[in-house]
Amino acid sequence: MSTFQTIDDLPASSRVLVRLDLNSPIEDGEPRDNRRFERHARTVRELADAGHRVALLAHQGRPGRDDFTSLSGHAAILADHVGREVGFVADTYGEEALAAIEALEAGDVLLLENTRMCDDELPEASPTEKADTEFVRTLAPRFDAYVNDAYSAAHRKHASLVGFPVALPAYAGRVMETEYEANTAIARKEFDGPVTMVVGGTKATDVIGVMDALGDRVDRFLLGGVAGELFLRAAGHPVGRDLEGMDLFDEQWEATHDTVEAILEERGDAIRLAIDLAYEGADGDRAEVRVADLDEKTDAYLDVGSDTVADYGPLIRESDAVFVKGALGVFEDERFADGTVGVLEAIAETDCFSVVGGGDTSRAIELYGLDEADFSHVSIAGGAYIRALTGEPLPAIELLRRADDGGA
Ligand SMILES: Nc1ncnc2c1ncn2[C@@H]1O[C@H](COP(=O)(O)OP(=O)(O)O)[C@@H](O)[C@H]1O
Ligand SMILES: O=C(OP(=O)(O)O)[C@H](O)COP(=O)(O)O
Repeated sequence: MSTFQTIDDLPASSRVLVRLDLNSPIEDGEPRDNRRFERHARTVRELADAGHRVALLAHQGRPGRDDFTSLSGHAAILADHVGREVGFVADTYGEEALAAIEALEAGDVLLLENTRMCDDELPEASPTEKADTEFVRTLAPRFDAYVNDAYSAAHRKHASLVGFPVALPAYAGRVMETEYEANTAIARKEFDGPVTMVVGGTKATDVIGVMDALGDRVDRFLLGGVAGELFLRAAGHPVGRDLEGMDLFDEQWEATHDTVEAILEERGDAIRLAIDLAYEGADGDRAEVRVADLDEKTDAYLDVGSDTVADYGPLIRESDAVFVKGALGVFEDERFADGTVGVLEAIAETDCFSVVGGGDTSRAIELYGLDEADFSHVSIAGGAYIRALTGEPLPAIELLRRADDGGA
């Protein structure tokens, strides 16, 4: 028997509230298409084809950041993938939203506004507290069932993820089922040879928070991105300067530096740091500097350097398994893609077991013409998949489990 009730178990003609994760890269204020849309489209299409009335919840970005936008642009991209009209209302649980929900006919699909625009969505709290918010108390009675398809956000205790499954009968969507099965199987897999994790990206706090717990599974970590610069800073190098308008370093440094220092002290031999870094030179071209030559914090670094790529390549090639969490640089800009693409190419050339995770990071595969088939699993989850690798439960998933499931 399946771990969850799935959308196959929904009563006919249900009014369903579905949580997706459409959190996407934003360029010039607009969302970019990515595999989150394509994968969630399957769940939405199946629900609409079955004649349910479908309202969708999703978030975009974090308040205060540039990527915190309305979901109006997301509806059109999703509609293309679903092959059906997807309505949008710029409201989540106010009168406009409730009227649009009320007007849904069988097979209709409606996307509600960014959940993080509601005060009740964040911050994290227990499922019962979140179920008791105005957001959940207002919307839940309008629906017969809640479907969670947002595996990649299941590590967050937000109202739309943990409140609704307390208030309504809860079901897993297709992405939730497949990601859960894949990542649970991966977490249990045993490897004979070295297991390597490539750690980068901007969400350093998420990954540093689980590195200790990953210690039994991962033999060595190859660092880059913002996470890598926090490690370099803890090792005494003057790095970690934000690009204008970004606030990636100071808060994350405050939150993680004790942990990073402890990891370097206790597991330093398992940590490989960049030996050179890339930045935008005065002429606008890519320039590189050796970390050992840095004596003051003058530049924002946007990629690991070419010697670092050359250093990481052989370590990947001799690995039995490689897990990628986060990009080694700002690969969306071709000048700073060498680290991320170099690592992905090294993985693709070997027959090691490999997982590439993260909504942003996994985009590098198609942007640089790599073949998804050369990786064992490409997850649309980043933080959630590495948390699953530690064997720790994901709060939103625990609430979907059947009562008679033995905790598989
Ligand atoms: N040094 C850096 N400075 C700023 N951004 C970076 C840096 N290195 C990597 N990135 C960005 O990290 C993003 C991916 O990180 P993150 O959001 O943590 O991962 P994901 O969404 O894939 O889980 C990429 O979009 C890339 O541009
Ligand atoms: O994109 C996400 O996570 P990821 O970057 O770890 O893949 C999820 O939508 C969670 O978003 P959050 O990290 O702002 O809570």
